[in-house]
Amino acid sequence: MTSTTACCDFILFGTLGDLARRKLLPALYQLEKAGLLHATTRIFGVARDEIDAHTFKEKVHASLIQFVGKEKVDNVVWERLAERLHYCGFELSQLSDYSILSDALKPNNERALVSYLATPPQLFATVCKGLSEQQLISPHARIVLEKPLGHDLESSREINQEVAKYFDESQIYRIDHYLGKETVLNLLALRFANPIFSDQWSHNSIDHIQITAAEQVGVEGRWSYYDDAGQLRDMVQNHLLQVLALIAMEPPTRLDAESVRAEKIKVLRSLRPISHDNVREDTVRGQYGAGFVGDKRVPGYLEEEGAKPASKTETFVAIKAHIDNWRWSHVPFYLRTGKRMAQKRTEIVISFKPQPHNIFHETMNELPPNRLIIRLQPDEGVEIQMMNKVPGLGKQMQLKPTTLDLSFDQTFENQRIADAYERLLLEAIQGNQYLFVARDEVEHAWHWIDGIRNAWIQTGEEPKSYPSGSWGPASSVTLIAHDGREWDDDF
Ligand SMILES: NC(=O)C1=CN([C@@H]2O[C@H](COP(=O)(O)OP(=O)(O)OC[C@H]3O[C@@H](n4cnc5c(N)ncnc54)[C@H](OP(=O)(O)O)[C@@H]3O)[C@@H](O)[C@H]2O)C=CC1
Ligand SMILES: O=C1O[C@H](COP(=O)(O)O)[C@@H](O)[C@H](O)[C@H]1O
Repeated sequence: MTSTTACCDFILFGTLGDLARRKLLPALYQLEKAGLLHATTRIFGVARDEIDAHTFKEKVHASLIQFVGKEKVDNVVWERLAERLHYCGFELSQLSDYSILSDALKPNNERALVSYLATPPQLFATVCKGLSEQQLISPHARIVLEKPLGHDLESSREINQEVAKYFDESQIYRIDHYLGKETVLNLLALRFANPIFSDQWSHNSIDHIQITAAEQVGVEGRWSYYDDAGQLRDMVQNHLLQVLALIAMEPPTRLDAESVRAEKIKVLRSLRPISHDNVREDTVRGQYGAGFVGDKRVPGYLEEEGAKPASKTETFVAIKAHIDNWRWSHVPFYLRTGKRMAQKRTEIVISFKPQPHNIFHETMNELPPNRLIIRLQPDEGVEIQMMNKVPGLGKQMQLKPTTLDLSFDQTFENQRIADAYERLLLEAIQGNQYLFVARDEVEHAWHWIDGIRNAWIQTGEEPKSYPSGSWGPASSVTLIAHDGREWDDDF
């Protein structure tokens, strides 16, 4: 077995919570399995329960069985991982209790310390202070922050300012799990390793771009968090804007944090503001009602467990966005995301401009445009829709739209697609920041999102109901149809 990462002590704050159990502990297991944890790396779980190390290990094992799969948890790998596990139970808001952690870490507190905060963000400042008072923040310490990083620009600034009192920006790793998805990373490969695309990637050749993140799930017992957030803050502010930034950015000089982030920030700064003047034409808010997802009957948002009867929170958003720069002049980006939609599907559709002149008009009035479809999930892959001649000896050329389909499953047979959190944990442990979000990115994104929210408030724009299992409110179809285009729902 080779250990390819630097040795560190990894502290998982909130180690018994939902995120840790479902995603982070399974990710650590997969890194162990792949031999990617340094032989001497230790993992410290922190939560409130006063349990001993043995009980903690039993709980971690139970989570792996539940979320990795019983038959997939290899005992040898588990034994190796269990050797690394330690537990510290204390109340995170009690600064004096951080000595428990410091005592447990000694005498190895000279090593890089990676602290992952899978806790409510209200605790971020206290955890930083607790670490600082115990002198656990050396220049090579890192801190990984989970979302949500605020609910608007002001609250996000407060969190960032608090954390910045203790950690330099180069030590702060803000998670957006979309940046860890293989297919999102493949966007970089597709754009910057293929001249066939890089040369066409602008208003000269592209007519418009669609980004869809459709989910079948509802709020899944997260009402109290979700009702304060809504789909605009929960999905657009972070994931959709990060994807948009990667699609739209100029080629970075290098594949490092400084270069990639600098280009993404330019895109986020160039987003045309949406205000009360254009919010009605350029956005749609929706809220799911009861309906069927597949053949399962599901309740409406207002009938979910814990729901407040008159909530006006949106569970669906469609936006027509513009990037006011040279490359993307007059190229609309249509964004759409919602819960309880017809399918789970995240994809990007790049629609190219039509040919300037149709020499096949005798057999085909209009040539459909080429489209590049990047399927982020499920069924990850890349598709190119293009015209071909139908084989045959007929007098006239018969053309047919055909698809060149590069499904990852088939192209990279037997290659396991790693979960986003595996990639992100690995990069944080290795000290690579390029897949994490810089403070300026978060703040520019919030600035744009706050503009939309304020415009909704000023115009009294309320969410329109849509049945669960559909593609959102009818007005989202109108939003794009108004420009003579349609959503790519042709799955
Ligand atoms: N769940 C998810 O899928 C996602 C969650 N997030 C974010 O990650 C964070 C954690 O979420 P989630 O795991 O769902 O939350 P949970 O409530 O399930 O877990 C929170 C964890 O933090 C610990 N904790 C909370 N308060 C204290 C405290 N005062 N002292 C010590 N430990 C404390 C809890 O310890 P104990 O068990 O002892 O109470 C628990 O281990 C949240 O900010 C959430 O928004 C982000 C993306 C997805
Ligand atoms: O961050 C979040 O993302 C999920 C969707 O993630 P995906 O990887 O399944 O596309 C979303 O359901 C959740 O509400 C949001 O907080």
